Amino acid sequence: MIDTPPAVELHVHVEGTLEPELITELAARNGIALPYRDIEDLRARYAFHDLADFLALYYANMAVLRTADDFAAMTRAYLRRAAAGGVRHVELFVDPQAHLVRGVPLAAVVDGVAGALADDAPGLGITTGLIACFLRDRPPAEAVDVLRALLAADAPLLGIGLDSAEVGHPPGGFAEVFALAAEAGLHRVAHAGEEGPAAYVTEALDVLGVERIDHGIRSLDDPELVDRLVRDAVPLTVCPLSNVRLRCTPDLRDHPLATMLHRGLRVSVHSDDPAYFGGYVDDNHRAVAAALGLTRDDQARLAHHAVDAAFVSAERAAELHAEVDAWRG
Ligand SMILES: Nc1ncnc2[nH]cnc12
Ligand SMILES: [Zn+2]
Repeated sequence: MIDTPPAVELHVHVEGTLEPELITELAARNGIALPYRDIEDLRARYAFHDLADFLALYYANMAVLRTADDFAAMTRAYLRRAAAGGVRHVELFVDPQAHLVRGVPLAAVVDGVAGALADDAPGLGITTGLIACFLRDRPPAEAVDVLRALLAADAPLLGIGLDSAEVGHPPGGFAEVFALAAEAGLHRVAHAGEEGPAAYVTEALDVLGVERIDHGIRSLDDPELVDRLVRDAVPLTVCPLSNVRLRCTPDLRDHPLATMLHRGLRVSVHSDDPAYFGGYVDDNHRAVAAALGLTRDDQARLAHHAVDAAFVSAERAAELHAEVDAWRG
């Protein structure tokens, strides 16, 4: 049995799973000249000052993704690595606008990612869902247009999310696209309180009606918000290695996860952009358990929280809870 609990991965950006080796391979396949000497030179750039610094490289590296096959290759590679790390269910984020603005057709993105999920995940014993995230540093009207296009194309979506540069882009501006998603019966999540203030978490709940908050670590700055999140059992998908790499937290030993858990918040552990931040969900579990001295019971609680936060049937949730209990022993 592996040393981390069976995982429900609710916060992973598929483009953030693009490993340097695959970037190089896809660049060669598509005849794209990369501005790096080699993989080591690329890796040397993975020292980030903040979210904006990371996002610049994250978006630049997407240049190698051109065809549905490229998106499928990235997704398949992720699924294989996820399975090896004990992932049993994943709700995968994708950023359609990041590709549309480069002239890549929506169908290439959706067919590639969703096709690989449908073809490969069952054989690996992983259940999946796809969440299209909108970029909060682009116009809200564009998000509405893209969601309409996704709905018109019958894209197999579980839900929508909101990501990209947070500070200066409060969630409230995206009320229309979230209302449209609700009408279409889609689940709704949003990044909030990663670099931005606790007030953005409150706004995402009140104005967008989100069912989960991605990150949410800055919630601790507002005790009334914490009381509300505890009372309403609002899930917070926390990504510890990401927070350290993006300098939202100075050191893993200072990470607020343990405080959040012991305060009664429904926190769970995830990877965000594992190819960039030094690890997948199992690596995140292992690292926080060591740095924060978490017990096996604490780790099982985190894993149960992830199951509770997943958009799955009661039957699937029961199976996933049972797997966590079996791991805890
Ligand atoms: N950590 C992060 N925060 C906001 N947007 C993102 N897109 C990919 N990773 C992200
Ligand atoms: Zn994220």
